[in-house]
Amino acid sequence: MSSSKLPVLPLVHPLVLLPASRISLPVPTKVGEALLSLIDNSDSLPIVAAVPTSSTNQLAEWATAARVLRLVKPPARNPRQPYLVSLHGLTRVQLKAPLPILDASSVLLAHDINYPPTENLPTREVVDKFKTAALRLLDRLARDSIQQARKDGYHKIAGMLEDITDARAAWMADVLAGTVGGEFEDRLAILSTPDATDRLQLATTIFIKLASISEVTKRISNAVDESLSKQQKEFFLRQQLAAIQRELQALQRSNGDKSPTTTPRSGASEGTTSELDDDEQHDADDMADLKRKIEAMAPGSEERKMGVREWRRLKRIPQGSVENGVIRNYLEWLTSVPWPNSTPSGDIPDTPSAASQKNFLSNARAQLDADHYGLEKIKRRLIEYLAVVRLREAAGKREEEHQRHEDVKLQAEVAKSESSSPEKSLVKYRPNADSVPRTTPPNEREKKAVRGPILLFVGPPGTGKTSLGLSIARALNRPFQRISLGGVRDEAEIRGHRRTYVASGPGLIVQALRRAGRADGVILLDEIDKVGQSNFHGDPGAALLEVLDPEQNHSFNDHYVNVPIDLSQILFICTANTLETISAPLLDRCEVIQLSGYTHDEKLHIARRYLLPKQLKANGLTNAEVEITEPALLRIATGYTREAGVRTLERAIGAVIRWKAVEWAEWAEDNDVSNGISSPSDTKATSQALVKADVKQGEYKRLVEESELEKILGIARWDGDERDREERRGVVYGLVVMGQGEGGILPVETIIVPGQGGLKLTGSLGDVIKESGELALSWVKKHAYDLCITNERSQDPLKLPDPIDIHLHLPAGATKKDGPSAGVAMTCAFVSLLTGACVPAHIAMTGEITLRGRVTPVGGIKEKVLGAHRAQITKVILPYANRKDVEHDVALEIRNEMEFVFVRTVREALDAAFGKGALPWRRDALLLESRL
Ligand SMILES: Nc1ncnc2c1ncn2[C@@H]1O[C@H](COP(=O)(O)OP(=O)(O)OP(=O)(O)O)[C@@H](O)[C@H]1O
Repeated sequence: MSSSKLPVLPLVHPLVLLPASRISLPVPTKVGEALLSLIDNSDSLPIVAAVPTSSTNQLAEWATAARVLRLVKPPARNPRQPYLVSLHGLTRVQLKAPLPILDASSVLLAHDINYPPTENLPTREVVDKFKTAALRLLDRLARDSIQQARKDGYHKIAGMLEDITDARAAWMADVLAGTVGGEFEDRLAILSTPDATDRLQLATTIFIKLASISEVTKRISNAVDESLSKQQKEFFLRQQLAAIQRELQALQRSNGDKSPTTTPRSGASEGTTSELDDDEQHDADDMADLKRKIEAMAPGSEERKMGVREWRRLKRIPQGSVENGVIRNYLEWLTSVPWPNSTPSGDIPDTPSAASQKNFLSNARAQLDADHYGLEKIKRRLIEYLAVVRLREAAGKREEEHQRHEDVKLQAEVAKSESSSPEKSLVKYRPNADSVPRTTPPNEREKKAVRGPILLFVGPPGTGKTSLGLSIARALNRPFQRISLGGVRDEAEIRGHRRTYVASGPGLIVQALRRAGRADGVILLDEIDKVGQSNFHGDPGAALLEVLDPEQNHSFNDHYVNVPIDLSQILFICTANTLETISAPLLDRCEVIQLSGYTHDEKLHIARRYLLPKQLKANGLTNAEVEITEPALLRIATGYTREAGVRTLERAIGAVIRWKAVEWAEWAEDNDVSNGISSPSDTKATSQALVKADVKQGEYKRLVEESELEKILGIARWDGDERDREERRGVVYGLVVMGQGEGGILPVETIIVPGQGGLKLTGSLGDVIKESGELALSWVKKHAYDLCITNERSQDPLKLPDPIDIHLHLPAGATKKDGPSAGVAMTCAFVSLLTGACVPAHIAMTGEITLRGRVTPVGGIKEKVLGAHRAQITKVILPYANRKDVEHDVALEIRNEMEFVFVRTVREALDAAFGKGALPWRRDALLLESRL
């Protein structure tokens, strides 16, 4: 082995220069200058030992003696490495002594090196193996290359390889190892192997490895390419982006930790991560949550089977695809339904049933009283209802207890007989295998019995139907949900859309269930009378029927969820303004509770005790700052509202409070009282200030008086309405119940027009009310002689002395009117028209008549009487048979304020309306009647 000295040039990791290869590399100024002086001092091109360095800056033992072909200093180079040197590897050399880590000063110092001995000739077998491996690798690389020049290069080397002699094979191994790349360790190993045979064997192994890696990589990339759709690629890129962002954030955070002077990030995210930041983590959490919820479903149940099936599908479908989103959305809905037998998730506390607690009924009563004034009968009915719920729950528990006892007994018997004679017991118990206790979860049996009747509150708007529902839920300590059915025309709104539908989702019932979070909540179906009729979108009423029918609703089918849902433990409460538009089958399933409206007195109480405190609170004031006097409240109730309920009253009170709130705030600002904001602590000081203020003129006044209302609320809408009512020939006031369930009065107007003895009826009248008109006229014609309208019994009052027509009109012509109860009023109107006698304007009447002159009972008495009272009618004529309705339903104060006349016949009605003796009855008619 010969030796000499060569200047050592360390190569930057991971460069390795192999014999017969060339490289160009940038070098720092010091190295460049050293190389320059080397070139200057030598006659030919200088030779250096190019030594590879490890990642830890250790110099390798083996190096390549390389000729410095070129040294340039290009103008636009990095100032730290301004020189570019080109080297040509000649042969491998070995450093005599291992060199330490080189510093800048030791650059290009000459070191002792050894040249390895001449190589042996490798065997044919080794060469062949090498050639095969190298050819396979070159072929692979040529195929994978995109650039044609590279492909050609690989093909050229392959051609050379085939023609090469055995003696040059080891040299070829160096050439190839320098060309095909590969890892640093592999190239270093080739460099460190001076023996030809060993080097060829090593190269063979490395080339086989490289070819395999290339093949596998290609295969994977092909497979990925094929399977990746555009969206998947997008998702893939997004994931990468998210990862990069995470890294950047971590970097920023660590920078932020180090330098407290870094610019603070805006908003709440400073120093902490926002919930919007880590999408990937939240996504994983959501999936884990979903899985947990599916696992919590009752084993073997339909919902669990569906959940598991969809979960498996979800796992197969790549994330980010549309289908993935659809399935996930479905699973989120499926798992959010409170399935009766699922293990409680812990998100929503499974509060114990209030119905089983002590003093339940008295607490419920207190709750109803606290929320509502009056409504005594309704409250009593609700207490009955709650008592039933409680008893059923108790009965359910007893049954469950009994069942459990039976189960234990049966199991004990089985165990006993098995131990005495196993074969016999088998024979004995096998036929009865079905009777062995089912593994029904205990809560299933318990909850099954909690169902109660379905309540339907019917009444005018603002009478407290919705808030009663809320009170029931509070009394039972169950979650309350309201579903507004007004304007629901499509069955799918109740049942949901099938999943095949684009943007499909569950219906209102499932949505309410999800919000309630419990399978035994209270659901209020509001405005059930406003549900659309059957149409081409299906029949929403039929879907409701399924929801409410106790026979069917244990397996309600929502089209989206597509798993039967048990609604039997839910307490359904419905509200409606009228019963007329509710379909008979639906009505049949409900227990109707009528709310008719409030008297002025009740309204005053409600206003003072409930509405005023509510509005004060809503506007940030207290009683110390605003007070409405009793006359002012009454004026609001009578002059600014005319409704059965209290909603407009509440709005009007709200308007007054808001007005005062502005005044108060301005005054408080000027006088620097608590900056215009009241708080419990300053109430005393404020009150004192207010007392003083009340005294001073032009200051803030906390009392709202009747005289101020016009300034605040404008001109009273119902002012002097009663003065518009006039006592006039042919005009009589009837009592009606309008579409919203609200009672009121309606004038029946009649006039005589020239004609042929006919009757003209206008005012959007239905068939029944038209018939009432004809009936009334026939009765009057029949008794025209008795009433001294005609002089002979055979005369038609509409033909003689002149032929006339009668036109009857009911105002508010755009509103449809129907029903039989206007008979009495119409008769009185005709009699007034034909006799000239007038009915006083403070009288109103209702009642159906027959041809024989009987007055028969009608409905809606309470609403009608309350309406009449609101309209300041003081005398009401009603059918005799409705006497009981007045006694039962009408408040005592109203009964005391009004006169009620109950009539059996039309004759009695006429006497009550016109006054006894006011009509010119013929004497014989009176005698005839008394004989009858
Ligand atoms: N008896 C009452 N005592 C106290 N507040 C009442 C009473 N009746 C009604 N209210 C109040 O009147 C307001 C309107 O009541 P609610 O919304 O229950 O009316 P509703 O009958 O459901 O009307 P709609 O038919 O328009 O839905 C609520 O603020 C309610 O608290």
